[in-house]
Amino acid sequence: MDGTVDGIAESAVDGPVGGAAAAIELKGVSHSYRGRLALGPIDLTIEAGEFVTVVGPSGCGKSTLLRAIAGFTAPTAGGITASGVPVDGPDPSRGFVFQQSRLFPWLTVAANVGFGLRRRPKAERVARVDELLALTGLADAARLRPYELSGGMRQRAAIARALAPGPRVLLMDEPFAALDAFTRERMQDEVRDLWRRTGTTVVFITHSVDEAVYLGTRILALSGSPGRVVLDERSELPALDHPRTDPRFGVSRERLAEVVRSAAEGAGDLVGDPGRGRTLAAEA
Ligand SMILES: Nc1ncnc2c1ncn2[C@@H]1O[C@H](COP(=O)(O)OP(=O)(O)OP(=O)(O)O)[C@@H](O)[C@H]1O
Repeated sequence: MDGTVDGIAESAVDGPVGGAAAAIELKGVSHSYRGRLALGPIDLTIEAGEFVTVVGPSGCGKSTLLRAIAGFTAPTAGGITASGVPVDGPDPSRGFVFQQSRLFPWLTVAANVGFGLRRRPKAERVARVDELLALTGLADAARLRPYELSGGMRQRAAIARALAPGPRVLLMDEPFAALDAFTRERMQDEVRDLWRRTGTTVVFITHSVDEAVYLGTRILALSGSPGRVVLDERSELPALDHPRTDPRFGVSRERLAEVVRSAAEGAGDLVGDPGRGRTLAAEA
């Protein structure tokens, strides 16, 4: 394991205050746009190192949830803490990856990846960028501009850029939705591998039940608008070498698909004790 990976793992695991504080904690969080409730209330505790996937019907508030955790938007009610510290605006300890890579078109891949490090000493920045490019398989693309990259390479560069400052939490908003099926599967493998190597806490929004089951050590399903947690389940599948061929994969996928279907039809009543990662009675 090289220094970069160790570097991320250290920053991902060592909180600055209160070592036992949850990576992310939401208490009574809800959000309204122009007086209309779009999300919540949500109570949720995410522990360091979890890979949380979030699915739910279109418009239920998934992006609103992620943007609130990032600090891009302040929830209209409730509070969010990250490693015990109140979230009050964006912070490099929380990296964000969008559906579109949003790379700066005039910068090279290396400059994009190093953008968040521009105040660090040059030697440190260059070393860090080199390591991130190697980690994401982009070493040969360092001098290219975004328009010269494939869609998968662009998302890899966006992930490298988000990881560069050593975030404790990586927030991913449907990062692979615009990719073709083959590239998407490869990217899922790559992000799963990255997560296993770095230990970074990940919150990953997706429309794909398959993707949620493949990647999530913890799977959340939200109800239709306003989105509330209707399923909160831990999974051991991502720790397996070949989750897709494990019989439990198909079972989990079918069950989650059913929960999401019911949620979309408005039957997503709260069951059990969402927010703490228990296996809920959705299938009971
Ligand atoms: N800036 C905004 N101003 C007003 N309404 C908004 C704004 N952003 C989102 N909304 C509304 O809030 C609701 C939730 O939106 P959000 O994008 O969080 O849902 P989502 O689950 O991520 O949707 P999708 O799955 O389609 O991407 C939707 O009804 C949307 O129209």
